Amino acid sequence: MSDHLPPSHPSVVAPKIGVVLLNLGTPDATDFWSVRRYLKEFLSDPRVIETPKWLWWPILNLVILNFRPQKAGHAYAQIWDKERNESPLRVITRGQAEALAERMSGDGVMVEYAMRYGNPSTQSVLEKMQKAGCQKILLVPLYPQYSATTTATANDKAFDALKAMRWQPAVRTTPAYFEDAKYIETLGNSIRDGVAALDFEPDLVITSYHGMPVEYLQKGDPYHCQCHKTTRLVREYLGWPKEKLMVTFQSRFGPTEWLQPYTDKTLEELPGRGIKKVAILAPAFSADCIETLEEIAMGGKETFLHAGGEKYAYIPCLNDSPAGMEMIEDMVRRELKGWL
Ligand SMILES: C=CC1=C(C)c2cc3[nH]c(cc4nc(cc5[nH]c(cc1n2)c(C)c5CCC(=O)O)C(CCC(=O)O)=C4C)c(C)c3C=C
Ligand SMILES: [Fe+2]
Ligand SMILES: [Fe+2]
Repeated sequence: MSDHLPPSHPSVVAPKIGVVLLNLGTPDATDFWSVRRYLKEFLSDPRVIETPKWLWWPILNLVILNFRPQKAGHAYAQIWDKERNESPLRVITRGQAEALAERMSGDGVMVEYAMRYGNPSTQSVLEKMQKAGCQKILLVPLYPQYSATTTATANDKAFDALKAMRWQPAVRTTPAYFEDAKYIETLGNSIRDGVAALDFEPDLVITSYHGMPVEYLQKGDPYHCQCHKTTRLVREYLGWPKEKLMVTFQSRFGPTEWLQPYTDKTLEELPGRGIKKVAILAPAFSADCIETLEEIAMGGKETFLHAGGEKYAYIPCLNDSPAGMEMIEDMVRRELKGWL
């Protein structure tokens, strides 16, 4: 330390640039209390549930949190990564952060991942980065299509953490990448290669997006339009006819109307319309998770075959595949321009 500094002066760290991959979050274990803790944090977020607090509090605490953790815990147990004893969402998101760190190792950038709900918490990760000397931080919500229920709340959580910092880093957020040429190309290639690897020719390929209440669309959330645009651009990239690639919405929650057509109802109806062979993928998810592995790959297959379907295949998310990581690296480098 130089001689003009008082003895009590805090240590000075060399300035760095940080990149944080933000994802939704997942329980730490599949038992009732671990799943309950996660669901309580998730479903108490007013960006996700817009029902007034006085009405929602008793529904959540007296009904949902008494029953849903057991059902969801059972579903998580079916897809759990037993080798690492972790949820696939966390294993894959960490894999993405490690792969990006490796790709950017020559640039002196610190790469971490954080969750909106659960661990590692956004606050703990931002504090760690600030202490490590990150004076400039890029937040990367890993949601291709923007929604207040995902992108906005991930950023909110980060800004909440920054609020408490005396020495606050400069911060940028990456925009949604639903129409980014590299994303469309990467998604299109994964569909083309996924279909080519099947032992059947699908009559239809379904792009199944996570749903949301219709009311959120009516209030101005652009998610619905961005999902449709992603599918249209991918179809154009592949040069496929309109009938070959369909949009549906999955993971309905609660009694209100959600975006339609619903994935499960569609899978029930298709065989009756002569569509007996389908491939399905979930482009709103950057990493496979309970909603893709348990609901779509497993549950969707059961629904479709039970309704008279003959062949069903799930095409995985881009995850930490080399092509998926190249796309994320491209986006991060573009958004770091002027800093790197
Ligand atoms: C209650 C409303 C919900 C809205 C709106 C919503 C939007 C939304 N979610 C994702 C991505 C993910 N959701 C995941 C799980 C999950 N989602 C909800 C509810 C809403 N999501 C619940 C209750 C759950 C928990 C599981 C369950 O009990 O069914 C996950 C996976 C987490 C994991 O641990 O694997 C992701 C990812 C998007 C993109 C989205 C956008 C509209
Ligand atoms: Fe969700
Ligand atoms: Fe729309």
